[in-house]
Amino acid sequence: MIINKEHTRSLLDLLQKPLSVILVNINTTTLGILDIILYKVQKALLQSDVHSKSDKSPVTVADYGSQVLVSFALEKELPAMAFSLVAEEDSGDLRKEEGKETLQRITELVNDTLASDGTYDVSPLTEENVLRAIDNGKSEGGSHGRHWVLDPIDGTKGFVRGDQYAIALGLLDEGKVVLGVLACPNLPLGSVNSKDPNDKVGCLFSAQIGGGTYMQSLDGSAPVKVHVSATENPEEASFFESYEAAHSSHDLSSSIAKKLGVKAPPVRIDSQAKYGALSRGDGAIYLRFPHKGYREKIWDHAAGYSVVTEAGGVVSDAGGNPLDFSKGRYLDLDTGIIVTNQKLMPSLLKAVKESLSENASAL
Ligand SMILES: Nc1ncnc2c1ncn2[C@@H]1O[C@H](COP(=O)(O)OS(=O)(=O)O)[C@@H](OP(=O)(O)O)[C@H]1O
Ligand SMILES: [Mg+2]
Ligand SMILES: [Mg+2]
Ligand SMILES: [Mg+2]
Repeated sequence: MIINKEHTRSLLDLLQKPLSVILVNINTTTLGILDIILYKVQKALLQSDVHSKSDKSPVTVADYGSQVLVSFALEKELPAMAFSLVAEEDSGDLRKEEGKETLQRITELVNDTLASDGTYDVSPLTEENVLRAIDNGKSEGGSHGRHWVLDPIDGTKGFVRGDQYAIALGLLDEGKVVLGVLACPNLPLGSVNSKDPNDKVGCLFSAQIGGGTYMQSLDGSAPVKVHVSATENPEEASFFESYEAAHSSHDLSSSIAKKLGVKAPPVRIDSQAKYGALSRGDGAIYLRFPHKGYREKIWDHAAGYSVVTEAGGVVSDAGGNPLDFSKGRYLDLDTGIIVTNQKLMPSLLKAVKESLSENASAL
């Protein structure tokens, strides 16, 4: 993405400024830089760039690099102001002896990206700067004040596979999501269902509370307002779910879809790109049922939640309760997350309730 210098004015007095100003700057500077680093890294990802975290999930130099750049950009854009960032990655493994090489590689990547982008005229970051930028993301969030919420790469498995992933940044204000920006570098601009390999890819979704949701191409087209599907007929409604069966029970979603009368097969894609695609009506339902014991993190949903609700969608847990982002780094949920439009939600909730009582062992 080419960064337009005119758009890079600083976010002075952020807290006094309307959210729309924050949104413009975060879109064009912060996520713009990221598009460059992630595109390059995904194309040239080495086996040695992918590591396993203590929960066995993958993390790559790009996840860390992305978190460093967003953290760095927020710090630059919010001068003289302590900002709170709740982000997925931490520096623990990079501070160990065996993390040394990875830290070097991240530092190189970040410095190359900052230099080639040119938005910030700074001397190269040291390894210590990089570790500190990652650790800025340690905030616990909560119900008071403002907290940025970042998933530097959501859908890391998709990223490594060469499929869908997203960079997801949200803003909480007094426990409510007020802003969401979702960059999906591999999502076709037309439709997720597009089979044409020549279709342009790279979508940026952005939403602010009360202001609707907009989509633009990652190379800078004018934003267009998007809406969720208005269908009232479940037979016409296709649904999204995780690509990875380990992340969401495909058996349960298939039983729910059958009960509802959904005819189309599931659309399985990684990451919050599902929320983005739903916000422009590519499908009408998103079903997510993690296996027992899994706790959802706020960075896996904050930006997507904002994008889809501002486009007219409704998000709830399986019991019909709204999501509560005010409880810290985790979401407290009654089994799973479901998303659809206002009209379909009552019948979807009914089908979910019935399927859960019939297939309790599916989770
Ligand atoms: N066991 C388990 N159950 C449920 N969810 C899990 C699980 N493990 C991981 N995750 C989280 O899923 C995030 C990826 O999003 P999706 O599940 O929507 O995508 S996909 O499974 O890759 O298709 C993924 O986000 P990233 O780690 O940012 O990629 C994880 O936070
Ligand atoms: Mg992860
Ligand atoms: Mg994630
Ligand atoms: Mg992630």
